[in-house]
Amino acid sequence: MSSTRVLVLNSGSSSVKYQLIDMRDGERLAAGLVERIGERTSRLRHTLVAAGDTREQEGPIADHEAALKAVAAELGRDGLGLDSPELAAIGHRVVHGGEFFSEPTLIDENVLTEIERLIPVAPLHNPANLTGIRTAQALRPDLPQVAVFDTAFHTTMPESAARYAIDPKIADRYRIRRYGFHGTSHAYVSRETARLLGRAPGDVNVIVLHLGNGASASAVRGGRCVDTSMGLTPLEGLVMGTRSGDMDPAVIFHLMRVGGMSADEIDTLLNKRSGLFGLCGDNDMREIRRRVDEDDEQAGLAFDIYIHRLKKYIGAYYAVLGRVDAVAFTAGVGENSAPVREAAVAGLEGLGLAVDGGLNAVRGDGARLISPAGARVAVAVVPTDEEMEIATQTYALVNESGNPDLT
Ligand SMILES: Nc1ncnc2c1ncn2[C@@H]1O[C@H](COP(=O)(O)OP(=O)(O)O)[C@@H](O)[C@H]1O
Ligand SMILES: CC(=O)OP(=O)(O)O
Ligand SMILES: [Mg+2]
Repeated sequence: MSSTRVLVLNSGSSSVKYQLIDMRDGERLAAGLVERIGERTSRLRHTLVAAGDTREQEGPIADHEAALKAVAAELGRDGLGLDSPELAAIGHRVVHGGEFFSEPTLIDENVLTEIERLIPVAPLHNPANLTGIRTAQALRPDLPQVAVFDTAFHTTMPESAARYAIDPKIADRYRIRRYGFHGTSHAYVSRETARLLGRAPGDVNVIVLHLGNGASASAVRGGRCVDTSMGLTPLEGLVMGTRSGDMDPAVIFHLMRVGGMSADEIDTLLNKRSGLFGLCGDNDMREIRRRVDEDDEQAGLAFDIYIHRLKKYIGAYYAVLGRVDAVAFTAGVGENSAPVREAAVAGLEGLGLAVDGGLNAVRGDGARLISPAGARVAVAVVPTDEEMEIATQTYALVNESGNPDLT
């Protein structure tokens, strides 16, 4: 039997998203999400796509290993289990690939060791990614497993954007540089934006705003990333759900010296208890907007800080690119929050940027323009699809490496 299916696992800090895709035609067979892993209220939502049949279960799922086993069991109930001979490979999102991995990579022990070594610079993500890989390997030891790295798309950044202004000897010794993340999404969305404009990716300059729980911006010139807002770790840049983004690094020394906090306490503060959540107690943009509409001052200030930072990055990347053809909004907030999109470009008419209120308010599934007809710069909503991109790269790699099963 020919093996043409790819299972994609996107293990986040407290969630696992997955999709089973048939690569002959890109058909999604199954998709799902395990949320709130490690809490008592974990939830697994599994959809058998063609039948439109969704099953949900609630109850504690202790860790990522248990989550993946629960996913495997759900797939098995639909006859799509990991034991299926039609499965060609498993593709894993791996957040930090350091400076070594600029391409999708077949996973072996050396690759696992390197991903493990990068845990200190992706403490929320790489451990979950590793558990996902090891659990999948235990379930199907014979199957190729491929790592697709968030950092890969950003390896084209020039040194002027990738380096911090510190002593290069120290930077090199500790491998301190700006790696950038969400690269699979920035790559996919910049390409889809070019397609929406009816132009070749090589001819188009795009600012991509990936606004999910984690959030990052990138400047993409002719299909290549030239700058991005996340750095050594996914903490730098935009205001996020629970992360502070940019800050004077001296805040950390101040908290140590004057606040008596340890490095670990500050790490937790800035990664898990800051951003929108730290500012107003909510990290979900829907809830924040509801509170803003009720004139809640704390939520209003959190929203304003979020938008102010976003606007600064749009301006910065406009300057980096020199000529901008499109600004693309993507991920949970970017795809769904019309108020965020409207506020982010408000007042930027001088840069040729504007949003048409009517178009912006329309809810839709596909990529769409929201700028007024004839605008100098296109503003677009472009849904990301990290899972499809990971599946495509995974399948291409296992085919290239001549897996005899794939005929
Ligand atoms: N309808 C909506 N309106 C505004 N924000 C939304 C909506 N739906 C989802 N979001 C936001 O999207 C975020 C999740 O985005 P997502 O890209 O799935 O993030 P992640 O991959 O980091 O989990 C939520 O925290 C929420 O703030
Ligand atoms: C790198 C990163 O921030 O990922 P996520 O948005 O999934 O947390
Ligand atoms: Mg995401």
